[in-house]
Amino acid sequence: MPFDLSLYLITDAELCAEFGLEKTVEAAIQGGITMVQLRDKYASDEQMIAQAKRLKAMLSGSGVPLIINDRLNVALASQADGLHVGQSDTAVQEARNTLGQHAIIGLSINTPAQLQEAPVELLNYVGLGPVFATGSKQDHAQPIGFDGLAWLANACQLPSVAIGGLKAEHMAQVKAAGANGIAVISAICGQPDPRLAAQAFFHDRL
Ligand SMILES: Cc1ncc(COP(=O)(O)OP(=O)(O)O)c(N)n1
Ligand SMILES: Cc1nc(C(=O)O)sc1CCOP(=O)(O)O
Ligand SMILES: [Mg+2]
Repeated sequence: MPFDLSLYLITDAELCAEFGLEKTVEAAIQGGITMVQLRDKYASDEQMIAQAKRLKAMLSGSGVPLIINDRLNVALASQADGLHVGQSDTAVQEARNTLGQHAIIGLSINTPAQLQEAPVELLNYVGLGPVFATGSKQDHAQPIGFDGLAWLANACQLPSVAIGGLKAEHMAQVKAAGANGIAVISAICGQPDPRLAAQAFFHDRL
Protein backbone atom coordinates (compact mmCIF):
# COMPACT_ATOMS: atom_id res chain seq x y z
CA MET A 1 0.00 0.00 0.00
CA PRO A 2 1.39 3.46 -0.83
CA PHE A 3 1.92 5.63 2.23
CA ASP A 4 2.38 9.29 3.14
CA LEU A 5 4.08 10.23 6.41
CA SER A 6 2.84 13.87 6.47
CA LEU A 7 0.68 13.51 9.58
CA TYR A 8 0.95 10.21 11.42
CA LEU A 9 -1.47 9.70 14.30
CA ILE A 10 -0.44 7.28 17.06
CA THR A 11 -3.36 6.28 19.27
CA ASP A 12 -3.47 6.27 23.06
CA ALA A 13 -6.59 4.56 24.42
CA GLU A 14 -6.49 6.40 27.74
CA LEU A 15 -6.12 9.86 26.21
CA CYS A 16 -8.86 9.06 23.68
CA ALA A 17 -11.20 7.60 26.30
CA GLU A 18 -13.54 10.57 26.58
CA PHE A 19 -14.15 11.08 22.87
CA GLY A 20 -13.61 7.41 21.97
CA LEU A 21 -10.69 5.89 20.08
CA GLU A 22 -12.56 5.13 16.87
CA LYS A 23 -14.31 8.50 16.89
CA THR A 24 -10.95 10.20 17.41
CA VAL A 25 -9.44 8.38 14.44
CA GLU A 26 -12.50 9.06 12.27
CA ALA A 27 -12.41 12.77 13.08
CA ALA A 28 -8.66 12.94 12.59
CA ILE A 29 -9.06 11.37 9.12
CA GLN A 30 -11.50 14.13 8.26
CA GLY A 31 -8.83 16.53 9.50
CA GLY A 32 -6.24 15.10 7.10
CA ILE A 33 -4.09 12.52 8.92
CA THR A 34 -2.25 10.26 6.51
CA MET A 35 -1.20 7.28 8.70
CA VAL A 36 -2.53 5.63 11.86
CA GLN A 37 -0.60 3.53 14.37
CA LEU A 38 -2.47 1.49 16.97
CA ARG A 39 -0.34 1.66 20.15
CA ASP A 40 -1.57 0.12 23.39
CA LYS A 41 0.80 -1.04 26.09
CA TYR A 42 -1.96 -2.46 28.32
CA ALA A 43 -4.46 -4.29 26.09
CA SER A 44 -4.29 -8.07 25.71
CA ASP A 45 -3.40 -9.41 22.27
CA GLU A 46 -7.04 -10.41 21.77
CA GLN A 47 -8.30 -6.94 22.66
CA MET A 48 -5.73 -5.33 20.40
CA ILE A 49 -6.55 -7.64 17.48
CA ALA A 50 -10.25 -6.80 17.84
CA GLN A 51 -9.47 -3.06 17.99
CA ALA A 52 -7.16 -3.33 14.98
CA LYS A 53 -9.84 -5.14 12.94
CA ARG A 54 -12.39 -2.41 13.74
CA LEU A 55 -9.93 0.30 12.73
CA LYS A 56 -8.95 -1.57 9.57
CA ALA A 57 -12.61 -1.78 8.52
CA MET A 58 -13.08 1.92 9.30
CA LEU A 59 -10.02 2.93 7.29
CA SER A 60 -11.02 0.84 4.28
CA GLY A 61 -11.15 3.03 1.17
CA SER A 62 -9.57 6.03 2.94
CA GLY A 63 -6.04 5.37 1.65
CA VAL A 64 -4.79 5.72 5.25
CA PRO A 65 -2.71 2.69 6.28
CA LEU A 66 -3.03 1.04 9.69
CA ILE A 67 0.26 0.28 11.41
CA ILE A 68 0.53 -1.78 14.60
CA ASN A 69 2.94 -0.79 17.37
CA ASP A 70 5.32 -3.52 18.65
CA ARG A 71 3.16 -6.63 18.28
CA LEU A 72 3.92 -8.70 15.21
CA ASN A 73 1.24 -11.27 16.06
CA VAL A 74 -1.41 -8.52 16.20
CA ALA A 75 -0.30 -7.08 12.85
CA LEU A 76 -0.50 -10.54 11.29
CA ALA A 77 -3.84 -11.56 12.81
CA SER A 78 -5.56 -8.25 12.00
CA GLN A 79 -4.18 -8.00 8.45
CA ALA A 80 -2.94 -4.52 9.27
CA ASP A 81 -0.85 -2.71 6.67
CA GLY A 82 2.31 -2.75 8.72
CA LEU A 83 4.28 -2.74 11.97
CA HIS A 84 6.36 -0.17 13.84
CA VAL A 85 9.19 -1.52 15.99
CA GLY A 86 11.71 0.10 18.32
CA GLN A 87 15.31 -0.83 19.03
CA SER A 88 14.32 -3.42 21.68
CA ASP A 89 11.29 -4.85 19.88
CA THR A 90 10.89 -7.70 17.37
CA ALA A 91 13.79 -7.75 14.90
CA VAL A 92 13.06 -6.06 11.58
CA GLN A 93 14.16 -9.22 9.72
CA GLU A 94 11.62 -11.35 11.58
CA ALA A 95 8.90 -8.75 10.94
CA ARG A 96 9.67 -8.68 7.22
CA ASN A 97 9.83 -12.47 6.97
CA THR A 98 6.46 -12.80 8.72
CA LEU A 99 4.52 -9.91 7.14
CA GLY A 100 5.91 -10.14 3.63
CA GLN A 101 7.30 -7.73 1.08
CA HIS A 102 4.20 -5.50 0.86
CA ALA A 103 3.99 -4.67 4.58
CA ILE A 104 4.98 -1.18 5.72
CA ILE A 105 7.68 -1.60 8.36
CA GLY A 106 9.08 1.30 10.41
CA LEU A 107 11.92 1.46 12.95
CA SER A 108 12.62 4.04 15.69
CA ILE A 109 15.98 5.82 15.51
CA ASN A 110 17.50 8.09 18.18
CA THR A 111 21.23 8.16 17.35
CA PRO A 112 23.58 8.12 14.34
CA ALA A 113 24.84 4.69 15.44
CA GLN A 114 21.29 3.27 15.36
CA LEU A 115 20.84 4.72 11.89
CA GLN A 116 24.10 3.19 10.71
CA GLU A 117 23.04 -0.23 11.99
CA ALA A 118 19.46 -0.06 10.65
CA PRO A 119 18.64 -2.71 7.99
CA VAL A 120 17.50 -0.09 5.47
CA GLU A 121 16.83 -2.64 2.74
CA LEU A 122 14.12 -4.23 4.92
CA LEU A 123 12.51 -1.00 6.08
CA ASN A 124 9.99 1.44 4.58
CA TYR A 125 10.51 4.38 6.93
CA VAL A 126 12.16 5.48 10.16
CA GLY A 127 10.78 7.40 13.14
CA LEU A 128 13.31 10.00 14.36
CA GLY A 129 13.10 11.23 17.92
CA PRO A 130 12.20 12.25 20.43
CA VAL A 131 12.66 15.79 19.17
CA PHE A 132 11.46 17.06 22.57
CA ALA A 133 10.80 15.41 25.91
CA THR A 134 7.24 14.13 26.12
CA GLY A 135 4.88 12.76 28.74
CA SER A 136 3.34 10.36 26.21
CA LYS A 137 6.26 7.90 26.40
CA GLN A 138 7.69 7.44 29.86
CA ASP A 139 10.86 5.59 28.81
CA HIS A 140 11.75 7.91 25.93
CA ALA A 141 15.37 8.41 24.93
CA GLN A 142 17.40 11.63 25.12
CA PRO A 143 15.73 14.41 23.06
CA ILE A 144 17.57 15.24 19.83
CA GLY A 145 16.13 18.71 19.07
CA PHE A 146 15.78 20.06 15.55
CA ASP A 147 19.56 19.90 14.98
CA GLY A 148 19.63 16.18 15.75
CA LEU A 149 16.55 15.66 13.62
CA ALA A 150 18.16 17.45 10.67
CA TRP A 151 21.34 15.40 11.01
CA LEU A 152 19.49 12.08 11.08
CA ALA A 153 16.94 13.00 8.38
CA ASN A 154 19.69 14.08 6.00
CA ALA A 155 21.88 11.05 6.70
CA CYS A 156 18.96 8.73 6.14
CA GLN A 157 18.15 7.11 2.79
CA LEU A 158 14.60 6.27 3.88
CA PRO A 159 11.48 8.41 4.32
CA SER A 160 11.41 9.72 7.88
CA VAL A 161 8.87 10.98 10.38
CA ALA A 162 9.75 13.19 13.36
CA ILE A 163 8.25 12.33 16.75
CA GLY A 164 8.21 13.50 20.37
CA GLY A 165 6.54 16.57 21.84
CA LEU A 166 5.59 17.95 18.43
CA LYS A 167 2.64 20.26 17.79
CA ALA A 168 1.07 21.89 14.73
CA GLU A 169 3.34 24.92 15.07
CA HIS A 170 6.40 22.66 14.45
CA MET A 171 5.34 21.39 11.01
CA ALA A 172 7.43 23.95 9.10
CA GLN A 173 10.58 23.32 11.19
CA VAL A 174 10.18 19.55 10.81
CA LYS A 175 9.93 19.88 7.03
CA ALA A 176 12.87 22.32 6.98
CA ALA A 177 14.93 19.76 8.92
CA GLY A 178 14.32 17.29 6.09
CA ALA A 179 11.80 14.88 7.62
CA ASN A 180 8.78 13.85 5.56
CA GLY A 181 6.26 14.38 8.32
CA ILE A 182 5.24 14.48 11.97
CA ALA A 183 4.01 11.68 14.23
CA VAL A 184 1.90 12.72 17.22
CA ILE A 185 -0.13 11.38 20.09
CA SER A 186 -1.19 14.19 22.43
CA ALA A 187 -1.57 16.90 19.78
CA ILE A 188 -4.63 14.96 18.53
CA CYS A 189 -5.63 12.28 21.10
CA GLY A 190 -7.57 13.85 23.96
CA GLN A 191 -8.03 17.15 22.16
CA PRO A 192 -11.59 18.51 22.35
CA ASP A 193 -11.93 18.48 18.55
CA PRO A 194 -9.54 15.95 16.92
CA ARG A 195 -10.61 17.01 13.41
CA LEU A 196 -9.62 20.62 14.01
CA ALA A 197 -6.49 19.48 15.87
CA ALA A 198 -5.40 17.51 12.78
CA GLN A 199 -6.35 20.32 10.39
CA ALA A 200 -4.15 22.74 12.33
CA PHE A 201 -1.06 20.88 11.05
CA PHE A 202 -1.95 21.89 7.52
CA HIS A 203 -2.73 25.57 8.07
CA ASP A 204 0.02 26.47 5.56
CA ARG A 205 -2.00 24.73 2.85
CA LEU A 206 -5.09 26.88 3.40
C1 LIG B 1 6.45 6.61 14.10
C2 LIG B 1 6.99 6.13 15.39
N1 LIG B 1 8.25 6.46 15.73
C3 LIG B 1 8.75 6.04 16.91
C4 LIG B 1 8.00 5.24 17.75
C5 LIG B 1 8.55 4.70 19.05
O1 LIG B 1 8.72 3.29 19.00
P1 LIG B 1 9.44 2.55 20.23
O2 LIG B 1 10.78 3.14 20.38
O3 LIG B 1 9.35 1.11 20.01
O4 LIG B 1 8.55 2.96 21.47
P2 LIG B 1 7.04 2.53 21.77
O5 LIG B 1 6.15 3.33 20.87
O6 LIG B 1 6.90 1.07 21.50
O7 LIG B 1 6.85 2.87 23.20
C6 LIG B 1 6.70 4.92 17.34
N2 LIG B 1 5.90 4.15 18.09
N3 LIG B 1 6.22 5.35 16.16
C1 LIG C 1 5.54 6.92 20.97
C2 LIG C 1 6.69 7.83 21.02
N1 LIG C 1 7.93 7.47 20.55
C3 LIG C 1 8.82 8.42 20.71
C4 LIG C 1 10.24 8.28 20.30
O1 LIG C 1 11.02 9.20 20.49
O2 LIG C 1 10.57 7.24 19.75
S1 LIG C 1 8.20 9.81 21.43
C5 LIG C 1 6.67 9.11 21.53
C6 LIG C 1 5.47 9.80 22.10
C7 LIG C 1 4.92 10.87 21.17
O3 LIG C 1 3.80 11.45 21.77
P1 LIG C 1 3.53 13.01 21.78
O4 LIG C 1 3.22 13.39 20.37
O5 LIG C 1 2.33 13.17 22.67
O6 LIG C 1 4.74 13.68 22.32
MG1 LIG D 1 8.13 -0.30 20.56
